[in-house]
Amino acid sequence: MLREIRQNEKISYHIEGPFFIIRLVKPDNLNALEGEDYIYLGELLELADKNSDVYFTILQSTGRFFSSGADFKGIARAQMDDGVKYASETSKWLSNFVARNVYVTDAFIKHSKVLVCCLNGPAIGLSAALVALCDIVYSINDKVYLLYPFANLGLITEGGTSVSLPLKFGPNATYERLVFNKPFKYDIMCQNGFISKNFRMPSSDAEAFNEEVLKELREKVEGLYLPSCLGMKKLLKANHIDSFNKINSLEVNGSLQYWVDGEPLRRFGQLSSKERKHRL
Ligand SMILES: CC/C=C/CC(=O)SCCNC(=O)CCNC(=O)[C@H](O)C(C)(C)COP(=O)(O)OP(=O)(O)OC[C@H]1O[C@@H](n2cnc3c(N)ncnc32)[C@H](O)[C@@H]1OP(=O)(O)O
Repeated sequence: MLREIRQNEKISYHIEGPFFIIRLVKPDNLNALEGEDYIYLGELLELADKNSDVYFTILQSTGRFFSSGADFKGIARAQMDDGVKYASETSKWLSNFVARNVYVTDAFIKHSKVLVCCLNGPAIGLSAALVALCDIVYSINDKVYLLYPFANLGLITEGGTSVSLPLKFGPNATYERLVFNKPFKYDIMCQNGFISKNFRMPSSDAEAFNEEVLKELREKVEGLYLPSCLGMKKLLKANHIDSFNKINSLEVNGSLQYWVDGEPLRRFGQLSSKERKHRL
């Protein structure tokens, strides 16, 4: 018996045949997500995992961005939250960063269903890290990019990116982009087979793009023995699962000191007041 799950105003989900469809529905802030939203994403993945009728978990979004990553307003709120008394800065960031981050990353790493991402636009930060943990990625057009602005925000790699990015794009291409805070643009995503298909649709047509991907997927799965798909995912994942599990712990514990020292908070504040921008 599947348990009930709470609703979230930024993320919706529904089940259609073998597809568990998760959609980010807050386009006005470019689908930025707060800590609780990332936890909700993890909970939805668990729900999909437990449903034996589901074989594919599909991530969709709305508007011009897939997701602009961690919500800087939410991060500022976590800092100012006088209602909660933490014993120390370490205790505060264990709660506000480490626990949430490790949980959602783990939910993606261990997910047993085939993870499909419909990239309707750019993805940034932790959200982009989750995109890199997907098994299949389709793009709306060639304007999509992934940005991991850790060096600009006083952070280090997270969401498994220390493993996923070198694995999918090669170590040197990853160093160049992470160290100098440059995006992974469409060309490198294509060269490395990261994007399976470019649907060549206008950026304003996210809804039509999502529907078109679903239409193709319905056709593609016709006649397949779907347990074979999951059996193969399990084997393909077996190659890297130990590295992902290890890095998830190393990344969050490494990042903790940066949060405690305060540089990310200062830089997120500058982002929020538009004193700081990412170079794209
Ligand atoms: C848990 C800790 C983990 C951290 C890991 C991360 O996820 S790090 C990544 C954090 N995200 C970012 O650094 C992206 C910040 N956003 C931007 O740099 C820019 O908005 C953009 C994505 C480059 C897009 O720029 P553009 O000029 O096209 O749009 P606007 O800047 O005008 O944005 C439109 C509105 O959306 C709001 N918004 C965008 N991103 C965020 C965000 N991350 N958090 C909160 N709000 C965001 C922006 O403020 C605009 O809203 P207005 O009300 O219209 O001002």
